[in-house]
Amino acid sequence: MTFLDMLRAAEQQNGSMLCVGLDPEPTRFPAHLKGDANKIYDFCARIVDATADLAIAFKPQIAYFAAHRAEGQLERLMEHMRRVAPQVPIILDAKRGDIGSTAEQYAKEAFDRYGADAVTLSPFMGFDSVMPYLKYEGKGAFLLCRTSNPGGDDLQNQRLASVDGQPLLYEHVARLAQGPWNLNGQLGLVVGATYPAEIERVRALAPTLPLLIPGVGAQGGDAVATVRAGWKPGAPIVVNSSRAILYASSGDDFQEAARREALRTRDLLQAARG
Ligand SMILES: O=C(O)c1cc(=O)[nH]c(=O)n1[C@@H]1O[C@H](COP(=O)(O)O)[C@@H](O)[C@H]1O
Repeated sequence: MTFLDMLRAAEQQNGSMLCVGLDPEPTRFPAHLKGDANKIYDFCARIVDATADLAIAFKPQIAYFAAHRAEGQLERLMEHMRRVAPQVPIILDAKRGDIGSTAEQYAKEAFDRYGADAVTLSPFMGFDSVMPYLKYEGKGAFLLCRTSNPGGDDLQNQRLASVDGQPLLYEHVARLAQGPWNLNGQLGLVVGATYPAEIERVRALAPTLPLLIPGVGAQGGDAVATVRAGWKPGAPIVVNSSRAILYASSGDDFQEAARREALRTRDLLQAARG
């Protein structure tokens, strides 16, 4: 089964375009876990249990684990997600990008060590930095294209005078990912929910690629505008929310509150399909 097939199946089964982001920050945990980096697994596993039937994907952000020397807890969490939600693909958010020989190690880490179904990558170093990930049959790779942060403008909105039609850099990335770089149909693109007009532009340039769209919830992106701009039958959108779900309550009811917020966001996204 390809990564795209997995996404389509999870979208159907859970009736969802919502990706639950796993960005565990111990200082924001509920009182009985608060400040304890040894409880990262416990916290995340409870969030997974509460949202397993509501998500098109889970997206653990590797820095939140590595910063606390909690890679072992991430490995356990990957196994837990496989066990309780085998239908939900896992995107390891690592935003890697390096020369080919080093990229081979990063790919091994994402797909062999952690067993992720897809990974996020920076395309800045070019195609040879992306290629090692494409050797893993059935796995996916999302290239940063038009990111959700204001500083995304600094490079992504620069015009490329040397390329036909003088596109903006992010438009060029979208064209490459839809076309010559997408050797086996494994690529997708990351576009911020904070920029719906750019989502629409990326969708026009990359009509068949899955789009990972972070920025609803804590970053204030417009969920309805996101769906209207990016959703097309057959080309999934994976709309990520992390903090708004994880920290919906700081009390002992954090699991129920996370579920309520995930359900609310899932339903809002589904309704916007019209
Ligand atoms: O690749 C990403 O996931 C990503 C790309 C982007 O443009 N913006 C962005 O916020 N992200 C990630 O998406 C998550 C957003 O988290 P919340 O703002 O808490 O929903 C974080 O893990 C970010 O690292």
